[in-house]
Amino acid sequence: MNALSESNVKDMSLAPSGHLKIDWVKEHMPVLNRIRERFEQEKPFAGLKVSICLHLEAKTAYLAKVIQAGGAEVTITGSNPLSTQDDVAAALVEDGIRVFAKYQIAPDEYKANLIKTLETRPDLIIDDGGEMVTILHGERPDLLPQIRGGAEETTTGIIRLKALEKEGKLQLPMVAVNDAFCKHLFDNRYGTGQSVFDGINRATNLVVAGKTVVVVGYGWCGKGVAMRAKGLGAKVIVTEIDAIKAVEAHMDGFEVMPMIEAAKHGDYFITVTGNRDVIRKEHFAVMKDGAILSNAGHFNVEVNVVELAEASTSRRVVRKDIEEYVMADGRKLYLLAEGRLVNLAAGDGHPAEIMDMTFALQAVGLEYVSKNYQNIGPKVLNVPYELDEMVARYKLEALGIQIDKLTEEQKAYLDSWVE
Ligand SMILES: NC(=O)c1ccc[n+]([C@@H]2O[C@H](COP(=O)([O-])OP(=O)(O)OC[C@H]3O[C@@H](n4cnc5c(N)ncnc54)[C@H](O)[C@@H]3O)[C@@H](O)[C@H]2O)c1
Ligand SMILES: N[C@@H](CCSC[C@H]1O[C@@H](n2cnc3c(=O)[nH]cnc32)[C@H](O)[C@@H]1O)C(=O)O
Repeated sequence: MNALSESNVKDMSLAPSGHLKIDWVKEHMPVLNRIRERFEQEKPFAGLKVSICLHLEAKTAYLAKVIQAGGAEVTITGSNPLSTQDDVAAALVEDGIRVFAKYQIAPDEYKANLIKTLETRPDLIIDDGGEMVTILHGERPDLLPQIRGGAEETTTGIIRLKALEKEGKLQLPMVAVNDAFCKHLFDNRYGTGQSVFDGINRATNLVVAGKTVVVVGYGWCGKGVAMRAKGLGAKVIVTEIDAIKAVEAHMDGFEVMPMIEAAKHGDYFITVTGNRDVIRKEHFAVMKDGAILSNAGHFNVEVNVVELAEASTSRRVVRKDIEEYVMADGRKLYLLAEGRLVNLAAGDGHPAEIMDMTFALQAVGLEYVSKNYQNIGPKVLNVPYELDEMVARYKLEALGIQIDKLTEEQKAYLDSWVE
């Protein structure tokens, strides 16, 4: 493979800055480093091709290099048109990885890149949000047969895989990385909690303390975002459609109300539902002048951007990643990063120490599917608990934290129904 002639990136002269970014995150990903060392010895992916669709930034680039160190020929594309970092993409090409990704590309080119990544005829895939799986099970089933299986990164992707499985149409074993404890407990909660404010604060350069933040959806991501909003000094309102999650938000100390009420109070809105139209025209109609709208859930459909445009009389970009929409009554509403994932489009995504665990799970999950695909068959499977626990153990070791062990008496006590 000739990565340079076969890739499609913005500008190869950006590579030095990309290498620096990758080197920085590598220093903060001890669990993945440990897996890389084993992969270098054992070469679990020798002779195999791996296609990856993930947010193409430095941590993802390092995962791609770890898979390559395991013997694979790696091809990568981005999982969002605004999250690709062109310098990182160029650095990967220099490292011998085929890359089809550019920052801020049109939807057609974005999709063409996904298809090119699959046309390399991979044996294994790493997907984010079911982007590649949708193409494979829709318009390009011809590319399916040689694929052993893969791993899926996020909540929404797993919902889609399970829908395919339920209809009896899923053709591949896919590991649900998001459902591993060491993924959603840390990545969705602490990762999203921190990186959402990284993105919002970089984009706006405005204060959060004293403002009202409306968190839409109190799942794993919503809990993290609400927690960090409170820590920054905001008054936090949560909206939900699930009664249990709503009670949880209430007990955690947040105000809970329907969106039509919350819409009147919010200075910042952050959607993290994985659903569509959770903020729409009736909500825009009652928002305060200057309200800031952002999304950190899957896809740019959580805030109904089409209805926002229809309700406005004019719009313009007022700052990088901020679009101002002027409403008919003169109020101004501000949309961050086109309603796409604000933490990745306006920030650098989750912290390296968090993606360390997520991507360690991706690496060992992919290895597991590669070795066992014939016995697994087409289905959505969990990361085996031993691998999940191993990632936690490696993380504790890297942090220098020790924990207790059960004594024999304690084991017997916990196993018994008599005592
Ligand atoms: N930005 C990131 O880096 C990042 C990280 C992880 C996950 N995600 C994405 O974020 C989304 C949420 O992930 P999660 O793990 O928190 O999922 P989750 O299922 O734990 O939580 C989603 C919550 O949204 C609620 N909800 C659904 N429709 C709603 C509505 N109309 N109004 C209010 N609440 C509603 C659900 O009841 C649920 O509690 C997914 O699309 C996921 O793929 C993004
Ligand atoms: N294609 C979708 C992707 C949703 S991504 C959500 C996933 O991004 C992942 N993520 C968050 N930060 C980073 C990062 O910095 N690098 C790579 N992936 C990240 C995170 O694990 C989460 O499950 C879209 O554009 O809307």
